[in-house]
Amino acid sequence: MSGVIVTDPPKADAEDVEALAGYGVATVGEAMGRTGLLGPEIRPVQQGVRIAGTAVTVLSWPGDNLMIHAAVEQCGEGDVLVVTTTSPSTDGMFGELFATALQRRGVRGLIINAGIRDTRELREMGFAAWSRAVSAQGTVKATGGSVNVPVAVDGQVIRPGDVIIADDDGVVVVPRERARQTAEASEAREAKEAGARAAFVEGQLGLDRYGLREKLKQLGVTYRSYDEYSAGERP
Ligand SMILES: O=C([O-])CC(=O)C(=O)O
Ligand SMILES: [Mg+2]
Repeated sequence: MSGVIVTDPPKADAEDVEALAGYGVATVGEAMGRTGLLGPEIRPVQQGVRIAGTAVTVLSWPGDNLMIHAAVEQCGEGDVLVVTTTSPSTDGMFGELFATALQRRGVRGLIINAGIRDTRELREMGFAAWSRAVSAQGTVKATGGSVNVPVAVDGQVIRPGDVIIADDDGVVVVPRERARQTAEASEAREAKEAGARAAFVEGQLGLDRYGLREKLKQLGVTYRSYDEYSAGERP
């Protein structure tokens, strides 16, 4: 397989990335109209960590990590490495040696749509990673591929320079042109949730806060006492 290594792609503004870093994946996904989320099979190796950074993308042959080596050179401060394969793979393409090289370059973490290994070491060294699988199965360095081209993971297109946010809930991608507006929408979403939280602490119900009693009525959902229901008075 031939390929291309694209150097110096445009990236989201660092200021916008920092603004997005203040919000969790669920908030950002909601702020984007429930788009941009990678699937739930991509899980964090660690717990309690959130990262935000700009994507450096890798399209690799399955079972082959040659292009990850090529990508390390393209990575710098504030980046997140995003790796996917041309067909599904769970092989352990990435481990603590790669993480050591990336940490040295200021990379914030890894998203890999394949397998990862050395997970204990990754946690110990504080390198944040999300993967589809954990597997000790090693890989070769034999086949071409591409770095910094658009890739698709779980139906989401990720372009180099897009913003990746990842936490315990999963991973979301924000197109670089939408970074600022998404940060603003995330702030509005958090303010709305803060209002709801304060009301719930006071005992208000979602049914009343969101006008859902009317909704239930419209849907034909009725109330019955236990006795009525047991006696067979079913709607
Ligand atoms: O070397 C590899 O092929 C992957 C790995 O385990 C590491 O990066 O430590
Ligand atoms: Mg290793």
